[in-house]
Formats: sequence, structure tokens, C-alpha cells
Amino acid sequence: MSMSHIFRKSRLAVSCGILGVRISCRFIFTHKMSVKQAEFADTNGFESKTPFLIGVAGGTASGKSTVCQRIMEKLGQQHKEQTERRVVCISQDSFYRTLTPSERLRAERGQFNFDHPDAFDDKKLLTILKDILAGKKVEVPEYDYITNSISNRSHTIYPADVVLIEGILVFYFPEVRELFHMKLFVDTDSDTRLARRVPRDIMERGRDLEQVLNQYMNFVKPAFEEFCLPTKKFADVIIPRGADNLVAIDLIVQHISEYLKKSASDKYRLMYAPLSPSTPTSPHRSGKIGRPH
Ligand SMILES: Nc1ncnc2c1ncn2[C@@H]1O[C@H](COP(=O)(O)OP(=O)(O)O)[C@@H](O)[C@H]1O
Ligand SMILES: O=c1ccn([C@@H]2O[C@H](COP(=O)(O)O)[C@@H](O)[C@H]2O)c(=O)[nH]1
Repeated sequence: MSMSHIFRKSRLAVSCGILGVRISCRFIFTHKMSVKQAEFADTNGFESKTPFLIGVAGGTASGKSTVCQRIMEKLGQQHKEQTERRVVCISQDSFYRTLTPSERLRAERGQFNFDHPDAFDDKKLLTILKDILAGKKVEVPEYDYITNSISNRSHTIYPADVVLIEGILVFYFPEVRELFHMKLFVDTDSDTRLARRVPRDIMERGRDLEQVLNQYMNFVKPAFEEFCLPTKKFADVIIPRGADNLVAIDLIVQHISEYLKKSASDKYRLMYAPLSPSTPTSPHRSGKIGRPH
């Protein structure tokens, strides 16, 4: 069930004026609900949204996920049902490519470079992001750091108004980078990042100290300098100190809130405004919704 379906159907009621449209829209809702109720419920009623896509890059353990969590919390999204969320978050780690048997062996010994762009399936990431931008519901796999592979679990990402994509190399691939409406770079100093990565990898990712330090020195640090750090120049907003930077997070949250308010009022206006051949096509309906800056 898509908003465009509702809008197309509501044309019938144009000549009845505002009240007429209101009544007709309700009728069409009920009618369509009975035809495709499951799909309607699945997609929260807004299948064809064009979400505001925000890329969140930064070195390992810089606080990318934590910044995204804070944003979600401050927008009151964290505890909502998945189907009700207007803001959702995806990790680039879900798009690590499947390793060959020999690469898998190297990965088990901590000798595979997971920080190199070649470790990612950027085409798959691009396809999913394009689907999200087209307002589709998508399945995003969960990554398992213990087995160094995509797990058999996945998350359904329902059409939302704002989608955050966080990862070390989200600004590296030009075609992916160009899709973002807003780009954030979480800038936390290397010592702090290493001090956070060591306990995290030991406690949450099943590594030992020697493995973590070897991987960091051989792959993580050089790849950060070669591939991740140079992408900072593409950022619209740099967040020094990550999640500790409450001022930066509040400013970003304020910006997203304004977008959400505008997006909600646009939807309301489109649902209830009388349509006529002279009504100019709205950005939502034409799929050309612009940035909220
Ligand atoms: N501001 C902070 N203060 C203290 N610990 C933090 C802070 N930000 C993140 N962490 C911790 O550091 C680790 C890495 O943070 P995370 O947000 O997962 O980074 P990233 O997503 O960039 O890898 C996690 O264990 C997290 O709890
Ligand atoms: O199997 C894997 C996959 C990735 N890594 C490391 O993870 C980080 C990226 O995740 P962050 O949450 O941004 O830290 C990257 O530096 C890889 O080295 C891994 O160790 N094993």
C-alpha cells in the first residue's frame, strides 16, 4: 500500500472540496486496507517515501554507532516498533563480502584486511541504498564478528523518513557517497579509538589482546590513514569527540527534527489538499523531494 496509491485514488474526490476529499481519503484507506492489509501494515502505510539519507563515517571505535544511537534516542525512536520508526540506522558492516575459503583462514588468524575497501560488497550496498531511496522495504543482514561473516539473521528496514548509514568507508565509494543528503564524520583521536577498540573486540568480538593489537598495527591503522581519513573532506559536519559532543549532536537532531516536521506536514497536506489538473505536482509525488537545507 503506497501513498501514491492513496493520492491517485483521491483524485476522484477533487470536485467535492476539502471535506469531500477528507471523506474520500478515509474511504480509500479502508478499501485498500481490506485489499492489501498485510502490505499496508508491513510498510507503515508509506511505501513510497523518499528518505533523507545520512552517512556517518569515522575510524574504528570513533563512536559512529553511539552517535547514531544518541540521535535515535533524542528523536524518541529507539523504543518504537520497527514498523513505526521514522528514523532508522544501518551499519556498513552488514555489507562485508563473503570471503573465499583461503581468505576465511587468514581472517581466523587475524591476517585479513577488513579495513580495505575490497573487503566490502559496495555494489550490494549501493543497490540496497537505491532501494531505500525508492521507498522500498529492504532486508539487511546482520554481521557476525566472531565468524567474520554475514550471519543467517537479518533485519527488515521499513520505509522511513530518515535513514542513517554508519561505517568506516561509507564515503569511500563515489556512487554510494553521492547518494547521501548529509554527511557526518565522527572525529575521535586515535589513542582514544584504540583504547576503546581493545576492550570492545575482546569482550564483544571474541578476540585476544595480541590479535587485536596485531590487526590494529598491520591493517586497521594503515588502512584508516589511506582510505578512511581522506574521506573526512567530503563531510558536511565533523563531530569532534563523537558522542561526547552534545552540542553537535543536538544541532544535528534539531536539523533532523525540522525535516521530520516538514515531512509530516507535507504528507498531511498531500492527503487532504484538493487535487485538480492545475495543482502543481508536489516534490513528494514526483519523487523530487529536495534537501531540507
Ligand atoms: N563517548 C564515549 N565515551 C565512552 N565510551 C564510548 C564513547 N563512544 C563510544 N564508546 C564506546 O567505544 C566503543 C566503540 O564505540 P562505537 O560507537 O561502537 O564506535 P564505532 O561504531 O565507531 O565503531 C563501544 O564500546 C562504545 O560503548
Ligand atoms: O570480521 C570482521 C569485520 C570487521 N572487523 C573490524 O571492524 C571494524 C569496523 O567496525 P567498527 O564498528 O567501525 O569498528 C574494522 O576496523 C575492522 O577491522 C573485524 O575485525 N572483523
